[in-house]
Amino acid sequence: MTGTMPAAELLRLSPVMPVVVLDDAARAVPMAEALLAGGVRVVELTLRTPVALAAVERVAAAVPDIVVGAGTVTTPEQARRAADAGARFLVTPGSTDAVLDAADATGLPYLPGAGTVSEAMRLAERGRTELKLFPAEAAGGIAFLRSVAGPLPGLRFCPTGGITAATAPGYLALPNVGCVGGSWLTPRDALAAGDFSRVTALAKEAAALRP
Ligand SMILES: O=C[C@H](O)COP(=O)(O)O
Ligand SMILES: CC(=O)C(=O)O
Repeated sequence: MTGTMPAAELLRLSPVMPVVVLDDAARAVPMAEALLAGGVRVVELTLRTPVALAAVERVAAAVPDIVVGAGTVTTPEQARRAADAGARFLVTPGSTDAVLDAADATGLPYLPGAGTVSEAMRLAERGRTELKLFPAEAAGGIAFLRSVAGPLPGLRFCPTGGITAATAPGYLALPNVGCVGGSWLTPRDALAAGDFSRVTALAKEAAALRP
């Protein structure tokens, strides 16, 4: 799978977008293969650790069948470097003009973060209709998304932050939710222990979540 895709397509790749914090770049490729083996075709590697960009580069080169993106993009420089590393999409937890301008300049699809109605409206003014709702549970969760579906019918969300395997189906049943993001598919202890069969098992459950 190569080439860019519209942001709307990103939301259709998997009911759950795995949000990954990696401490060791050597775990990146087996982790991505484990997700794919479970039927999950997308992964967001967060730029929260020093190895994150190297991990993006490895997955982009070695596991082309998974769509690898960079998350926690909070500076223009990170947007540029993620694109250079081979990220196929970007995710930002919140949205500043500088980060959005840099994300636009990469030409990559991206999910800009919004946590309020006004932030979502500002992003819509920039032509962004696929958004990350972050931090989803703290920002109002399912009740928030239900409330904004009426006034902002053109927006679709990937809520992330505090969502679990148990609460994901309730989000996925909403008309304005394309997928949810979550870290539970790639537990940090499983990655550290090299327990990739656990990642595959969690990915299988997640891939089956679409109602
Ligand atoms: O910062 C939080 C991540 O984006 C999602 O993590 P979580 O699924 O553990 O809330
Ligand atoms: C919240 C999220 O997914 C991010 O840090 O980009």
